[in-house]
Amino acid sequence: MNRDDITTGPAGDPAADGRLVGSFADGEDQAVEAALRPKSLDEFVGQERVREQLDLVLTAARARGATADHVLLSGAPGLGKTTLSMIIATEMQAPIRITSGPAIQHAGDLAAILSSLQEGEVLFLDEIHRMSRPAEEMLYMAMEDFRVDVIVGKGPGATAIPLDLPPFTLVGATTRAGLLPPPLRDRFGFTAHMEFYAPAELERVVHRSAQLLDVEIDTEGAAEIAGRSRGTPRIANRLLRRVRDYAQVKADGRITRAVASAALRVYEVDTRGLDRLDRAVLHALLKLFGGGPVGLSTLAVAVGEERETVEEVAEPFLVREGLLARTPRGRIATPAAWAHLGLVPPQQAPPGAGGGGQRGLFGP
Ligand SMILES: Nc1ncnc2c1ncn2[C@@H]1O[C@H](COP(=O)(O)OP(=O)(O)OP(=O)(O)O)[C@@H](O)[C@H]1O
Repeated sequence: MNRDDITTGPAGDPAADGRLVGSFADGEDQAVEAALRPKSLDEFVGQERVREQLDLVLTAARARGATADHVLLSGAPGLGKTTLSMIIATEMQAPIRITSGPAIQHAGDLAAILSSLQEGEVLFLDEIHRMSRPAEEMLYMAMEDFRVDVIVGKGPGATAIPLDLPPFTLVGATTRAGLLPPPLRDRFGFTAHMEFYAPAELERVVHRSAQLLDVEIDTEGAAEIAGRSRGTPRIANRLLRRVRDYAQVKADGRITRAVASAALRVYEVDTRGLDRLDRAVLHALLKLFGGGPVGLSTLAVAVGEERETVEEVAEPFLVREGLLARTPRGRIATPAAWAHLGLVPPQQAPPGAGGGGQRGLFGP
C-alpha cells in the first residue's frame, strides 16, 4: 500500500484535540488502527445497507472484469470510511493509494498522483470537499474520461497536453457531502451515507477488537464501553484501550462492567459518553443561565473555552443526543439535559430549591 498522506482532522480544527472521545484519529489511534481494521465486508460490523449495496457493486464489477465505479462515502469521522476504502481495494484485489483533499492544493499535485496510478488501483481521497478548485476541475475529467489535461507553461503561451490515465476507482470520503459541488457528486456511481452505530453494533466492534488485542472482556463490560462510545467505532476502540490499561493496573486484566465503569470514571467519560468539556457546557447552560436561551459567546466565556471549541467540539454531540438545542435566540437545554446532570429545571423546583443540584461546575 502506498500512503501519500494521512490527516487527523482539518488543520487547525478544534476537533483534532486529542480528547478521549474526540472523533478524529490521534497518533496512537493511527498506530493501532491498522491492526484493528476489518479486512473484508464480512468482517465489517453494521452499516448493513451500505455493505449490501457495496457488495453488489463490487461483485458485479468483478464479474464483468471491470474496474469498480467511483464511490463516495459520507459520514462523521471514525465511522469506517477509510476502512471501507481499503476493503474495496482488497475485494477488487487492487492496490490502494491514500491521500486527502488538503494535501492536493494544486492541479499538478493531483496530476502527479493520477498519472502514477496502476490499472484498477483504488485512489482514496479523504476530505475530498477540501480540495482546491483547480484540482477539483481536473478530477471531473479524470473520473469521467480517465484523462487529464496537463497545462505546460504560463499565460498566453500555456498549452494543454492531454494525458490518458488507466481506469481507476476513486473512493472519495467527506464529512460534509453537502459541501461537494453537484458536478463532482454526480460523477460518483455509488454514494453511501454512513450512520452512527447502534450500541449493539459497537458491542460487536468492542468484542472483535478485544479479541485482536488479546484482552479478556465479558458481555457487560463490552456493553458498558459501547454505550459510552458516541456511536463511533474509533471511540469504542480508544475507550477499550484505556479500559484495558485500567484492568491491567487496577484489576486482574479482565474487563467487566465494574472495571469498565470505574476506568471510564477515571477518564471522566460518563454513562452517555459525555466528557468533561461536554458536561461543563451543559452545567454552565443549566446552572448559570437557567437552561438558556444564551448566546454562544457568553456560553464559551462561562466555560473558559473558545467559541469554536464549544460550537464545533462539544455542541454537535450534545445536539445529537437531544441535550442542547441551537435556536435563533441562543442555546437552550432540553429536559433531557436537566435529567442527565441530575438537576431540576427552575419552574419545577419546589420553592427555595434554587434549581440546582449540589455539584460543582465540572462535577460528574
Ligand atoms: N464497521 C466497523 N467494524 C469494525 N471496526 C470498525 C468499523 N468501522 C470502523 N472501525 C474501526 O474504527 C477505526 C476508525 O475507522 P476509519 O479510520 O475507517 O474511520 P474514518 O471514517 O475513515 O475516519 P476519518 O474520517 O477520521 O478518516 C478503525 O480502527 C476501524 O478498525
